[in-house]
Amino acid sequence: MEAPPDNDVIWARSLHHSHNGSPALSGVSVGVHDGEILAVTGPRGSGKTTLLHCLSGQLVPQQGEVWFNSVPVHTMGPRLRERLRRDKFGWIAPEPQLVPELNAWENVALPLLLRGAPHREAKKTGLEWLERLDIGVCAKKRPHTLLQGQRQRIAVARALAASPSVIFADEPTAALHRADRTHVLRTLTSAARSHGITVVLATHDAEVATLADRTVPLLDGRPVATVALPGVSDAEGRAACSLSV
Ligand SMILES: Nc1ncnc2c1ncn2[C@@H]1O[C@H](COP(=O)(O)OP(=O)(O)OP(=O)(O)O)[C@@H](O)[C@H]1O
Repeated sequence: MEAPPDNDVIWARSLHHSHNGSPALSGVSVGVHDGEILAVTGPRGSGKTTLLHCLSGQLVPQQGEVWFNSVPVHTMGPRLRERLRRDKFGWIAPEPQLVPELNAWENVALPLLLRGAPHREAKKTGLEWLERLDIGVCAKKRPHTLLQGQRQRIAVARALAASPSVIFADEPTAALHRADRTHVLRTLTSAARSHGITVVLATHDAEVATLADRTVPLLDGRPVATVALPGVSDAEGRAACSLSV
C-alpha cells in the first residue's frame, strides 16, 4: 500500500464505486491539504456526493484507498469509522438535518455533548456560534419554528462548533436564497480559515467554488482537471473572505 503525502489531511487513491451497478466514481484520486478549502465541482450526477461519502468514511469504496492523517479509513470497520466521523469530521448536508426535539443551541452543542463535553461548556460554545452566524436570537427556538436559512445556519454552526479537523459540505447552500447563500458560505469559509479547519465542499455552482483555494472538477465520476483559482493569490482569496468569526 502506497503511503499518503504528509501534508495531506485527506488522501484518496483510485476510488471506484457503483450504486446498484451504476458507476458513480471511476478512478478518482484526490489529496486535500491541511487547512485547505477544496471545492468538488461538477453537474448533477457527476459523483460529488459519492466522493464526499467515501472521503468522510460514510461509504467504503468498492475499490481504492482513503486515508485521514496517514491512517487508512477504507480498512476500518463501521464502529471505528463512526467514531472518526464523530470526533474528527463535520458534515453539512444540502437540507439542514436537525433534531426536531432540540432547540437551536442544543442542536449546535450536540456533537460536543456526544463527545462528553460538560453541559455548561457545550452550551456556551453553542450560543457563541449561533451569535457568530447572526442567529443568536433563535437560540431557544425549535427548528420547525425557524426559516430554512436559519435552520441551515444552525447546521453550519453545529459543524463548526465541534472544531473538527475536516468539514464536508455537500451543496450546503442549495436550498437557500441568494443573500443567505452568500452569508452562510462566507461565514463557513472564513470561520474554517481562522480556526484551521479543512473544508471539502461539493457544489455545482461555479460562484460558490470561487471561495475555495482549489477545485477538483468531476464529470461522470471522473476527474476532469485540477485548477488553481485564476488570478487570485492565496492571500487575496483569504482576504476576500475575512469575516470576524
Ligand atoms: N443511492 C443511490 N442509488 C443508486 N444510484 C445512485 C445513488 N446515489 C447516487 N447514485 C447515482 O450515482 C451517480 C452519482 O451520484 P452523486 O449523487 O454522487 O452525484 P452528485 O454529483 O452529487 O449529484 P447531485 O448534485 O445530483 O447530488 C448518479 O448517476 C446517481 O444517480
